[in-house]
Amino acid sequence: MGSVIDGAIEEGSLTEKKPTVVFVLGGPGSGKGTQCANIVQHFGFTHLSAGDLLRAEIKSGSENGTMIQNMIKEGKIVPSEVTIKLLQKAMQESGNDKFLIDGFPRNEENRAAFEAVTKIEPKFVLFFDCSEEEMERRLLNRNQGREDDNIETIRKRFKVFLESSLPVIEHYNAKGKVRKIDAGKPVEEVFEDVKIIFTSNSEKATV
Ligand SMILES: Nc1ncnc2c1ncn2[C@@H]1O[C@H](COP(=O)(O)OP(=O)(O)OP(=O)(O)O)[C@@H](O)[C@H]1O
Ligand SMILES: Nc1ccn([C@@H]2O[C@H](COP(=O)(O)O)[C@@H](O)[C@H]2O)c(=O)n1
Ligand SMILES: [Mg+2]
Repeated sequence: MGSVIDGAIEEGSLTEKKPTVVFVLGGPGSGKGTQCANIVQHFGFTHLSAGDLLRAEIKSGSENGTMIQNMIKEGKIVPSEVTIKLLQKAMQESGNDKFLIDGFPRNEENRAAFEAVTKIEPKFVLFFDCSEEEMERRLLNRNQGREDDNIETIRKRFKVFLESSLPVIEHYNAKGKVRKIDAGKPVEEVFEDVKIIFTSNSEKATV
């Protein structure tokens, strides 16, 4: 698997299967992380949250730490090069070949760079659709000590989602890859809908 994730095909590995990737997208607080935890338990995927990887990078004392911290505080999107390197490393270290990539790609730059570097196309894109009002309520009640769970940053994150992330969802929708979920319902009900998609993902859903 290593050779494919690196974006290079080593001699003798031409028949090697590319990893299965599902992108998990949706606005801040739509429940991506919550549902990914359920999917991992039922369907054997490895969950990679781009946001979690970036937060771990800050904690590790990396030279990019201050830049990442400032971007997260402002709700801005970290340059793709940084995030993709973290994702590639986590994929290689996981030993799995099925990944839920949560919160990525967040903009067109993320999307194009990931495709160019890894040559991986997502199997499908899970899109958690939720109202801003509900997402705001959830984020303000999350209580996980996240620096970006304050009303000023939340508003910035909503704007970035509308302006930069929704076009990525539209890109995949045009390719018939988006599986849209009503994420405004209680956690268990959302997961019932998620299960249907993972059990039979041949259904085509549109935004
Ligand atoms: N369906 C739901 N109904 C009510 N609360 C929910 C639901 N799903 C998640 N939550 C709660 O909302 C908060 C945000 O959920 P979660 O962290 O999964 O969202 P997220 O999409 O990963 O957000 P972010 O993009 O900020 O990482 C958490 O406190 C979680 O427990
Ligand atoms: N592809 C990404 C994903 C996230 N970020 C930054 O992290 C913040 C938190 O992300 P969550 O998915 O945990 O909500 C996000 O607001 C961005 O600042 C990023 O830059 N690129
Ligand atoms: Mg999350």
